[in-house]
Amino acid sequence: MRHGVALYLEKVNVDFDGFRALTDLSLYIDEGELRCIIGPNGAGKTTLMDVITGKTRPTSGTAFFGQHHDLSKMSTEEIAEAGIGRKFQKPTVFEAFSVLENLLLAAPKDKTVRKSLFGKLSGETQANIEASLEMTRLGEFRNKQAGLLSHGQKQWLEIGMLLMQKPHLILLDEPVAGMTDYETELTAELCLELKKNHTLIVVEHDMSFIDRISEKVTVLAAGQVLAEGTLASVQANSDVIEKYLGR
Ligand SMILES: Nc1ncnc2c1ncn2[C@@H]1O[C@H](COP(=O)(O)OP(=O)(O)OP(=O)(O)O)[C@@H](O)[C@H]1O
Repeated sequence: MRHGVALYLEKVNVDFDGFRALTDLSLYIDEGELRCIIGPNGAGKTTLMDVITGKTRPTSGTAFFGQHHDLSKMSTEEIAEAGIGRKFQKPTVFEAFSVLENLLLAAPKDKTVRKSLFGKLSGETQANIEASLEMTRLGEFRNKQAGLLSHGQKQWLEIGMLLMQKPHLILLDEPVAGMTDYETELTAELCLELKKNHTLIVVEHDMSFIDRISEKVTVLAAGQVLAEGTLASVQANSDVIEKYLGR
């Protein structure tokens, strides 16, 4: 398999009215990587995700998705269409609709799908729905109202909804917050499964979860990369201990 760079951020700065949330931040994510981002509150993790998804524009610096997509010049919609999908911390599933309907509502909005809401699904959409259900282990709950799912299942449904867009790069913001240990373990398995066909960036505070899924970890603090490497190596880094773990 050929490895290229999926995401290339170089010397990105973000200023909010004089407050610098990201400072000369460089981050390179390879195709097929599962990168974990950790760091104290206010480190800039959300701002980084916002830059990648176009919600926040870098004040300066370079941000590329693959070789050709200059994220600093694209709208949030264009970035999503180019293949970056983001799951926010709080699930935003449509509670009154079934699991199946939620997946259908998340499908790319072409004429076929709109028509299919009232008629027969295209073979591709159907296959996509089945793949999402299998990946998120929600197959047996397909007709259940989303509002009645457990917290963990809602999070997985939202990941399933993301998958309907067939994203290349998936950003997960604190995917196991509020989950039971069992749900956390299933989410770890889901992430490792997703990694087979996607590039992933996971922001999390739960170290045992990170330990379960991570290869390379990036530690942010005060808007800068403090350390990068295996979880064991960053945990042993004196800067990381002082500015994050030792707090
Ligand atoms: N729109 C904004 N205007 C001004 N300051 C902001 C804005 N958004 C974020 N900040 C500041 O930028 C810094 C980085 O915030 P950010 O939310 O990216 O951190 P974080 O690492 O995601 O924190 P947490 O773990 O608490 O979610 C914080 O000091 C925050 O107060």
